[in-house]
Amino acid sequence: MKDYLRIAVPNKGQLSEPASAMLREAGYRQRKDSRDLVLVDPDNETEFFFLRPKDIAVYVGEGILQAGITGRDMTLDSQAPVDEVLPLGFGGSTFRFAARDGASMKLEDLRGKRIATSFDGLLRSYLADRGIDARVIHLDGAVESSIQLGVADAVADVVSTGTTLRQAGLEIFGDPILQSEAVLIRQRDADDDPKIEQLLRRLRGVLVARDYVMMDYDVHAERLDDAVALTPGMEGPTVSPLHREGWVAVRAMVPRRDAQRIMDDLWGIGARAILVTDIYACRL
Ligand SMILES: Nc1ncnc2c1ncn2[C@@H]1O[C@H](COP(=O)(O)OP(=O)(O)OP(=O)(O)O)[C@@H](O)[C@H]1O
Ligand SMILES: O=P(O)(O)OC[C@H]1O[C@H](OP(=O)(O)OP(=O)(O)O)[C@H](O)[C@@H]1O
Ligand SMILES: [Mg+2]
Repeated sequence: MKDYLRIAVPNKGQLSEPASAMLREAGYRQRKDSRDLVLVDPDNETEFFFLRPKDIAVYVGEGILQAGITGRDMTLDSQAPVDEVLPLGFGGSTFRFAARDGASMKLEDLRGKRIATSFDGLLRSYLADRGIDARVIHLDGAVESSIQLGVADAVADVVSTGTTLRQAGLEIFGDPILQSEAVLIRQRDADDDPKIEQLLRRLRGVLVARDYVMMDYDVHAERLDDAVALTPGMEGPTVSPLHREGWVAVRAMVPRRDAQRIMDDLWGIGARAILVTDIYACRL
């Protein structure tokens, strides 16, 4: 496909569904069959390649594909020459040390010990930065079993709810090694590309549509300054005259998570007919 934009998307795992959902929301076609390896979206002149999340930074770093969605942890682990261009707000996790419950380990105690992980690159660079010499044991998955089985003294693993570690009788120690989430990556120092800029505008639009709602209300003109302080909007709210003398209608975007509190506060200053609606899509 000549001049088509080529994008990598996780083919399975925690990021696969939410990544495709976000692209769909941004107006791109996505696969219907989870076994499909490639999907062509001719309307948007874009091809999507469904790849293992851990491999995505490699393809993008080599310049084979122009952008990809994967985890920040996987991107850093690969040490591929890529830049994170947009955090995507899903697939959040932390990367942490854990040891046998009750061991009360500290970072310094790792000197000379065996640490099992699937993220060797990430772990090695963290230890090197802190001058800690330890043996890194590479495992492909189910890292939490390694201590019980006697292969390692500690683990460095992805933690979301912490249930996996707890059920394996392990306890987290030390500061988080990394806060991760799904990110859009590009090859480091890649040239500007209008198609990528369009993809970024669309994805930013999805993030805003998810995080913000539109709020409309009527308020007495005398209280307008107080109302605007509560709903400053992006570049100032839209204020229109109302037929009812002395009143104005106000429209502004507000963070979704604050919507109920703002409605209470607006009510408190006498605003009425307060309506909240979803934003379907946007370009700011
Ligand atoms: N609860 C979670 N468990 C695991 N990874 C999570 C979780 N939440 C977010 N993530 C993130 O999802 C990304 C992909 O991890 P995932 O475990 O899906 O890949 P994988 O291990 O290669 O695939 P699989 O487990 O299917 O073999 C990582 O960046 C990780 O940080
Ligand atoms: O803190 P929690 O909510 O329990 O989630 C974290 C666990 O989920 C992931 O495992 P996954 O199911 O991807 O299996 P894997 O170890 O084979 O990758 C990750 O590797 C942790 O083990
Ligand atoms: Mg996994």
